[in-house]
Amino acid sequence: MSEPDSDKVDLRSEIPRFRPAAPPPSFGEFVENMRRLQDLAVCVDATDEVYQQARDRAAELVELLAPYAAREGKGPANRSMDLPGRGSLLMPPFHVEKFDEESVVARGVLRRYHLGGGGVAHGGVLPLIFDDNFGNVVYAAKRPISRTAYLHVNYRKVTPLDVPLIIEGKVDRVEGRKTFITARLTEEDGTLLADGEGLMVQLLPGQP
Ligand SMILES: CCCCCCCCCCCCCC(=O)SCCNC(=O)CCNC(=O)[C@H](O)C(C)(C)COP(=O)(O)OP(=O)(O)OC[C@H]1O[C@@H](n2cnc3c(N)ncnc32)[C@H](O)[C@@H]1OP(=O)(O)O
Repeated sequence: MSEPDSDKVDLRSEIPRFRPAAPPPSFGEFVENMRRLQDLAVCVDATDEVYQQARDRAAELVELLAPYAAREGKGPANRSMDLPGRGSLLMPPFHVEKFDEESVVARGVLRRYHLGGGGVAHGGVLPLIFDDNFGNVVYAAKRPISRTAYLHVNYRKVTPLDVPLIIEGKVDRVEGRKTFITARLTEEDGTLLADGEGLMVQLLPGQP
C-alpha cells in the first residue's frame, strides 16, 4: 500500500493542502515590481531599441529565476496572506480584511494591467475576483474542500481602475455537497458594480 501524501489536503482529494507562507523579506517588493512591469507591458509605446533592451533584461530575469521553479504549494506566491493577491500575479491585488463564517471581505484596486476598453476594467477579471472570494468563503465557513461548479456575474456598472473596490461574499445556503455563495463588488461608498452567485461542490474521494 502506498504511503499517504501529507501534502494532499486529505486522502479524499488530490488538492494540495493550503499552507500559508512566510515569504523572504524582498518577495513583496519583487511582486509589486512585477505588477508594475505588467502595467507597463500593456501600456508602453516605445521604440524598437527600448523593446530590444526590455527583451534582453526580461531574458536575464528568466535566466535568474528559472532554476528556482518549484511545485505547487512550495513557493510563496499565492500563499503570502499579508501581500495583495496573496503574492500571486494571477490575482488582482486585493487584501482580505474579514475572514469568518459570516462573510469574507477583500479590498483592492484594479490597475492598468486589468484594462478592458474605454478606461474601465476587463469584464473577464471580475469572475476571477468572485471565484477567489467564493473559495475563501468556503474555507472561512469551514465547508469541505470544494470546486466551483458554476459562477454567475451580473455586471451592474462598469468597474473603474485605480479606485478602491470591496468584495463581500457569504454562504447563501448549503444543500448536501453543494454550497451556494453570493457576493457583491462595490466601491467604497457602496455603489454596486457587480453581484454574483456561485455553486461550490464538495469533492468526492479521488476527485482532482
Ligand atoms: C487560510 C485559508 C485561505 C484560503 C485561501 C485560498 C483561496 C483559494 C481560492 C481559489 C478558489 C478557486 C476555486 C476554483 O476555481 S475551482 C476550479 C474551477 N472549477 C472546476 O474546475 C470544476 C470542474 N468540475 C468538476 O470538477 C465537477 O463538475 C464538480 C466537482 C463541480 C461536480 O462534479 P461531481 O461529479 O462531483 O458532482 P455532480 O455532477 O454529481 O453534481 C453534484 C451536485 O451538484 C450539481 N451541479 C453540479 N454542477 C452543476 C452546475 N454547473 N449547475 C448546477 N448544478 C450543478 C448537480 O446537479 C448535483 O446536484 P444534486 O443532484 O446532488 O442535487
